[in-house]
Amino acid sequence: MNQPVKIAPSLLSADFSCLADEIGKVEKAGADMLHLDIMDGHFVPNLTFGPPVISAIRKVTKLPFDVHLMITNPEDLIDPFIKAGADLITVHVETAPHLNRLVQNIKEYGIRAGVSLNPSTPLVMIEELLADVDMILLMSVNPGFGGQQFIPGVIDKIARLKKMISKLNVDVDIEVDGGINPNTARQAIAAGANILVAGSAVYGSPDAKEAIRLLRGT
Ligand SMILES: O=C(CO)[C@H](O)[C@H](O)COP(=O)(O)O
Ligand SMILES: [Fe+2]
Repeated sequence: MNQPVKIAPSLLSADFSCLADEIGKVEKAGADMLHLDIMDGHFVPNLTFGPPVISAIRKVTKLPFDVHLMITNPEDLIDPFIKAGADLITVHVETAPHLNRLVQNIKEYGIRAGVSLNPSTPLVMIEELLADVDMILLMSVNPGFGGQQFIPGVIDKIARLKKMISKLNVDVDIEVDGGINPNTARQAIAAGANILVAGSAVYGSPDAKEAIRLLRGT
């Protein structure tokens, strides 16, 4: 049987002047986790926030924190992000030459570890890691900004990743991030994704609960 689809609203599209309210809104609306986009102005051409903000919002919600690190040298900052309250940390394959060590290091803290691929990065880059990671995050936009258009070729990439995971018979989540709306969500789920990140589709809607329901396709 297929696993239920989880929805992870991205705080990137929230109103930063009232984060506690914005988080409460999606928690009440049935979000499964909160996606936190960490950008450093080097790996991606944008800057967001870091561990102090995560520590502060950790106090206002019980939602698991899904931390998406879009930063160079992620190995230098694992410890502060975990101390701030991350429940899952995802690093980009493009930023980490010693990915196996980094994934082990994250898991030694007792939290889950994910690895992300940019749209143009081939799946072969994570083939040797599938038995060791908890989640693969496929970017369906070029990372750096919310509100971009879903790249259609990623649907086939999701299906190919799903096949690789089934063949190995391992328990690995497939998260898709970028340009998710009810239409792209339906295609991503059909291809094998089980976690969907949605920034604009949830925070841009006047009814977060209805937006999440539409993304789940229920
Ligand atoms: O990682 C990201 C961008 O790099 C964001 O999570 C993503 O873009 C979500 O925003 P939207 O749903 O509006 O596309
Ligand atoms: Fe993200």
